[in-house]
Formats: sequence, structure tokens, C-alpha cells
Amino acid sequence: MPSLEDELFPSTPGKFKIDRAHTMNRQFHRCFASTSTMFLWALFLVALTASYLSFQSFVDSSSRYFTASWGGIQWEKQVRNSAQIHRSGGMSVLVTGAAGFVGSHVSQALKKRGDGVVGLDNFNNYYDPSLKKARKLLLNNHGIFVVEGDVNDARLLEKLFDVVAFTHVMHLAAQAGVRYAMENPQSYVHSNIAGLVTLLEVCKSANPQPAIVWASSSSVYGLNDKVPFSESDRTDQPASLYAATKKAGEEITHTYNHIYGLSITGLRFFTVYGPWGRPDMAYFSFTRNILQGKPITVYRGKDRVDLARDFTYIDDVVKGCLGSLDTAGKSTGSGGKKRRPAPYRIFNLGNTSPVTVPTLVDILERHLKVKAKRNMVEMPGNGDVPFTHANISAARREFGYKPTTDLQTGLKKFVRWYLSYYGYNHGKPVN
Ligand SMILES: O=C(O)[C@H]1O[C@H](OP(=O)(O)OP(=O)(O)OC[C@H]2O[C@@H](n3ccc(=O)[nH]c3=O)[C@H](O)[C@@H]2O)[C@H](O)[C@@H](O)[C@H]1O
Repeated sequence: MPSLEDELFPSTPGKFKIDRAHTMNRQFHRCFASTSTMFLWALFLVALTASYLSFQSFVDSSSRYFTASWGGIQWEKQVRNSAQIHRSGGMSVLVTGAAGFVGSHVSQALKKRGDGVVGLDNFNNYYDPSLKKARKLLLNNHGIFVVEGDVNDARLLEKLFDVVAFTHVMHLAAQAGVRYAMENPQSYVHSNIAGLVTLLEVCKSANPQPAIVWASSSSVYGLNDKVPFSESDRTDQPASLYAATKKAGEEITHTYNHIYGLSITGLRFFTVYGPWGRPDMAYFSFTRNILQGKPITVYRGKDRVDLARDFTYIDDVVKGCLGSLDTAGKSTGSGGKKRRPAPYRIFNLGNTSPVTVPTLVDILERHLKVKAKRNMVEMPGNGDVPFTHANISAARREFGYKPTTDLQTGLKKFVRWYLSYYGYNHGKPVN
């Protein structure tokens, strides 16, 4: 009986010759069999690699989902719905700091007139986050989706621009507060400089690029004593780190406008106040303390001169924000290059009638019907400036900005909101 080896490799040459065709045929089959095996193996490997990659991306996106609470089909749908435009010629706006004071008001005003709005907020605890959550709920009820995330998160920002081609960004996320900068200087650098640059990087790469309107501050005038403050006045003497980061923001946005063709509008807000305001600001904390029977500290300038602010009511500021968005003009860059110069603008949004801090307290006392326990203290060197006063003619010329609410009227509305939100004594007994 021939062995298998004999069968495959016959020892007799003749036999070899005679069987050549048969052997070749078998070799062909062997060869074919091994090619198809290799093919099957290759197919198997491709399938294995593909399933590994899709598993990896599943693990990736689900871990991102659990750690950063964004991403996924449902999330994208919410973002898209929220960004939907409901008027002809409308815009889709990414509002950063949407759960903040100005951000929540601007978001609602945009949505109300039919623009698409997606909010972004990191809900940090600089002041009571429950107030930010309450604002978020209000926005949700108006059909505005607020994404929980930070402007320093470039991946999140890129994802948002992947999902929606935002026409505008209203950048209001920031570390606010003049005096807190002495306690936590790094938070100002993190939000107002690093966060701003991250946002601008994403905006410059977006296609199409959005137009950007962002919150600068009256504090950039610093020690400037030429009144009223005009946009062309010097802003190279900041009195606080907060002011310095806002001034830096103006320079940084200028470079992105210059190099990449981003349309930029910086708004110098003047001590904005009103319902749903910021608890760290004087009018708000004074109200709380007065109602709780606690003393308030009223700073006074040199030679016992009262400090004064050009307090500006939120509804007026909102009109200024919308006017800025409407007149922003398009960005001109794509693929990291600008095609032609884009608009770069800066406007004061103030009230043009400064009021002293003791007068602010007088008005609050009248509306609250409670006498304040005033503790008059000389202004410590903590970043405060003695007064602010806006010249608003540029904003008036450009988009008809015209504030209509005086401090008396605006505080009345604030107090009404405060009492409805917190109750008469904010949960504490009045002495
Ligand atoms: O326009 C701005 O760009 C800034 O406006 C706001 O800053 P300010 O004008 O400093 O407002 P705010 O703190 O309400 O103090 C008001 C007055 O009360 C005095 N003040 C304050 C606290 C206190 O305990 N006692 C007191 O007398 C104080 O000395 C001051 O004279 C924003 O907070 C800031 O984020 C930024 O947007």
C-alpha cells in the first residue's frame, strides 16, 4: 500500500511524468485551498479588527458619556432641536455661560424671537449653583438645551460645531467679580484667558466660522479718570486682575480677528443688575443682608467721597447684546486663513447716569421697607475703582442702543423677583 508520501511525491520518474497533470491539478487544488484559507483568515482578521475598533469607540464614547455627560445620539438630537431656527433670516447661537445672569436672559430673548439657541455652562460654585440650576430649568421650559461643560473643553466645543453650524457665538462664560480676583487669581486666568483662547481656536477652525460677540467689562477703564468713558479712552491701567484678564481678552480677540478673519464684538458691560442676578454683587448681597437684619459694608473713596457706578438694567443690556449680534457682520476665514478683513468692534453698554452706592442702599431700603445697618468703610485696595460712567454713543449709532430703565425702576423689579424667589426673609428671621 503506497504511503501518503509516495502518493504525493512518487519515486518513479515515469510515474511522475505520467501523473504530472494529476499532481499539478492536485497542487492547484492545494494552492487554491491554501489561498482561500488565507483569504478566510484575512477576512477573519479584518472582522476582528473592525469589531475591536468599534468596541474601542463604544468604550470611548460611553466613558466620555459617563465622565463628561455629553455625547450620544439622544444628546445630539437635543442640541440640534435647540439650535433650530424658527424665523426667516434667524441665527443659531451658541451661548456660553447660559446658566449665568446675562446668559440666561440673552438666551431667552433670542429664543423668543425665533433664533436657535444652545447653551453651555460649567455650573461652577463661584456662587450658589442652585440658582444656576433654576435658570437652566427656566431655559429648558423655553425649549433651550443647556449643555453642562466647560469652555476649556476643546473636544466638547468641536463636537458642538460638528452637530450644529452655529452662525454666532455669544460668549458670556467668565470668572466674574472684581474683588474675588485677590482670593482666587488662577480662576480668572483659567476662564477668561485659557477658556477664551480654547473657544477662539475652535471658532477659527469651524467651517463656516461663526461671528463672536463676547463680554468684556467696564473695569478695563481702570484708573482712567476722563468721563464719560469712551471706547477710545486708555485702558492700559487696570486696577484688578479681573480687569486685566478682560483687557487681555480684548487683545487676544483682536489677534484672532487679524489673523483668522473672525468677526469680533466686545461688549463692555457696566455693573449689570436685575432679576435672576448674581448673588455676589452689591445690590444682591445688600438686599439679602438688609432682609436678614445683618449689617452691610459700604465702601467709601478717598476723602470720604462716595463710590459711584453706572448701574445698567438687564433688559437694556439684553437689547444691546441682540443689537450686537444682529449687526455683527460675517467672519471671513476658512481653513485657518482669512480671505479679507473682518469686523472688529468694541462697545460700551452702560446706562449713562452713575448713581452712588449710598443712594443704591437708599433705594433698596425704600423698596424693602427695611432700614439697612450701614457700616461705612474706606475702600480697601482690592481692585475697586471710584466710579464708572459710560459714553454709549457708539452703540447708539451702530445698533440704536438706548437704555430706558433707571436704577429706581430696575431695583423695584429686582426686589419683586427676589421676594418671589427667596421669600421675604430668605429663610432667616428678620431682627
Ligand atoms: O462693570 C463691570 O465690569 C463689573 O461690574 C460689577 O463689578 P462692580 O461694579 O464692582 O459691582 P459690585 O460688586 O456690585 O459693586 C458695586 C459697588 O458697590 C461697592 N461695594 C461692593 C460690595 C460691598 O460689600 N460694599 C460695597 O460698597 C463696590 O465698591 C462698588 O462701588 C461686576 O461684579 C463685575 O463682574 C463686572 O462685570
